[in-house]
Amino acid sequence: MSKVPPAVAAAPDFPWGQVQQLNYQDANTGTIVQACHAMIYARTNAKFVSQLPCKAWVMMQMRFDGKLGFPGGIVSDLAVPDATLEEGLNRELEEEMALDMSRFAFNSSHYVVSHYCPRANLILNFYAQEVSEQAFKEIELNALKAEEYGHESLGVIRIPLYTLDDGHNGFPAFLQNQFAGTSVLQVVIGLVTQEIFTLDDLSAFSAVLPKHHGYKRLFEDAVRSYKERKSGNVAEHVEQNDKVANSGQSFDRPQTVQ
Ligand SMILES: O=c1[nH]cnc2c1ncn2[C@H]1C[C@H](O)[C@@H](COP(=O)(O)OP(=O)(O)O)O1
Repeated sequence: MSKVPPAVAAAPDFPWGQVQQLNYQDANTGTIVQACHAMIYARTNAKFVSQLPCKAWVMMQMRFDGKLGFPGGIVSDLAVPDATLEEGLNRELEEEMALDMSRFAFNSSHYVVSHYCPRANLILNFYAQEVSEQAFKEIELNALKAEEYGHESLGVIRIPLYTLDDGHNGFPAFLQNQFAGTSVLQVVIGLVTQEIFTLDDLSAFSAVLPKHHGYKRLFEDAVRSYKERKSGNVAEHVEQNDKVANSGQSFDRPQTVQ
């Protein structure tokens, strides 16, 4: 007798243990399918409900699949084989958010980190750009006019970067949503590398961050290599990058990665 499937399937665990960090060059020249996602943020002195400091407004979006993620998408476009990662990212941001490219185009100076996910045969590249408070509000409003609004993107959101008196509502509750791909890792990498949160600030949320050891290592490596790159003291991660760059992976469509 065949088993009746459950009406609601639980989300499979994200394979944090398999994910590897790549450097920009290897991510940019490989033959593996690439996705780029971007964190747009504004530092602010505004307070939530005139009381709680929020440090910054940070934009994410509700995706078509019910998960939270940063705007962006798959950028390895066989029709435009020589396009850079940033050209691909900008095209995605125009479609998803109607982002004004004359003012907010991303370039390599906004690059933060890349991760390779073997289960999906996909490289996930992450960028961050600071804008003014005024520009942030304009970008939010303009996103409603985007071609993909109501399709790929169901609307932009701000991350609640404060904790209410009960110690749970606010950022801790936000972290318990479901996130696409590596985006929950990118949230914390983005907050720390852009100096919105310190490591001490972040440690307050350890109970609600993913527990997998691979996740913690990826976070620490990303912050370290970002700081080394910004200070001009670039460490080589040759062994790890060569393994992926020479792995002969092909341009097959990636599998969906939860
Ligand atoms: O914000 C994100 N950060 C990291 N990985 C992400 C994020 N959003 C999605 N993903 C993963 C999961 C998906 O399998 C791939 C492709 O992303 P998506 O935005 O859905 O791309 P397309 O719309 O299909 O171009 O990346």
